Amino acid sequence: MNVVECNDLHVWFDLPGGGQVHPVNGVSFSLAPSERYGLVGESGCGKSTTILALLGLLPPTATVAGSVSIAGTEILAGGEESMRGHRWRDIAMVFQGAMNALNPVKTVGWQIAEPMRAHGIARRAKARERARELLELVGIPAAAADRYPHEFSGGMRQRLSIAMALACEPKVLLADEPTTALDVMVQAQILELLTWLTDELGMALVLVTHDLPLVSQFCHRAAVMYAGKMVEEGPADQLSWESQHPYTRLLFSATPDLYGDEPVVSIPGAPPRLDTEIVGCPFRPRCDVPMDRCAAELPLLTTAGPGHRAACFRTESVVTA
Ligand SMILES: Nc1ncnc2c1ncn2[C@@H]1O[C@H](COP(=O)(O)OP(=O)(O)OP(=O)(O)O)[C@@H](O)[C@H]1O
Repeated sequence: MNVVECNDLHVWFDLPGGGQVHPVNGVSFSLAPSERYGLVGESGCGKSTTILALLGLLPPTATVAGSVSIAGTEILAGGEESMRGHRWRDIAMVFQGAMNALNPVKTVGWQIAEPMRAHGIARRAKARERARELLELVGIPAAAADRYPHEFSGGMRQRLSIAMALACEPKVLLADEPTTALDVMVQAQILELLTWLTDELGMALVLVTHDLPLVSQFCHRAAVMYAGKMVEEGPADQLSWESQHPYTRLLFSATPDLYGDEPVVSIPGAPPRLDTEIVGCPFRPRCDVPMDRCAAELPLLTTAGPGHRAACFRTESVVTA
């Protein structure tokens, strides 16, 4: 059974001056146990809003619609009270700036133990003991449980926030740019840790990142978002070599490679505003191969190969030809 089923997720924010902004428009995906799933796309395309919606952590100006089930249990329908029972227990998150997720005036051991106490999983002594085990699990000596966040380096703090997220043994871990602020060696260590956790503990992982090469190497599957929609989804390594959507192809062309074999090409123009209705394909104004029908019709995600979907009329015509 899939551990996550997200169907037709929508998020919109009411704006203070009236009007709304719609950063997530009908996102659907599923995750198998142990699966590492990448979510990529330009700034502002709705990646973070999508995963914050899964965790019920959006501000009160947000409205969330759609369905999200974790191991067969719907988590959105019951509102905040029911979400509180699932957050950290079934679905947890590692944030980009680990320091923001840690309380500077509490010891790290206390902070790792807190979700276990809050969810009634373990009482004080047992929770403290488990916190020490979790520290060891993420590569930090158990004795560090009595220290405060400022006593740790950036990479260590990111490990601490992973230990916190693991406290209740969630089925799904969401990670928003978990390695962006870290040097390459520490980044590699954190990725190794996340690989081990997914492979060995069976947790599914959603990784939000701008780092496309990382997604190709680290994730099993990935989705590309544009203007609040998924425009392509498939095996992560195929997205770079066999892109089916012009946006995916251009996004990879805009990514420098280590050997400098290919020139870096930026995508002209900017993503559309999300506070006005978009008619037709949202990528059409920037597309290098637009078709007439793209101006009026919205291409839907359709099969572009085994386990591969793309929302482009060109793909549709090749597949159905
Ligand atoms: N609280 C909010 N109120 C109004 N609009 C918001 C709010 N939070 C996010 N948005 C809007 O939602 C859109 C998507 O933002 P989001 O942070 O999800 O994008 P992203 O793809 O994660 O970008 P980045 O890669 O820069 O983190 C943006 O246009 C942003 O302005």
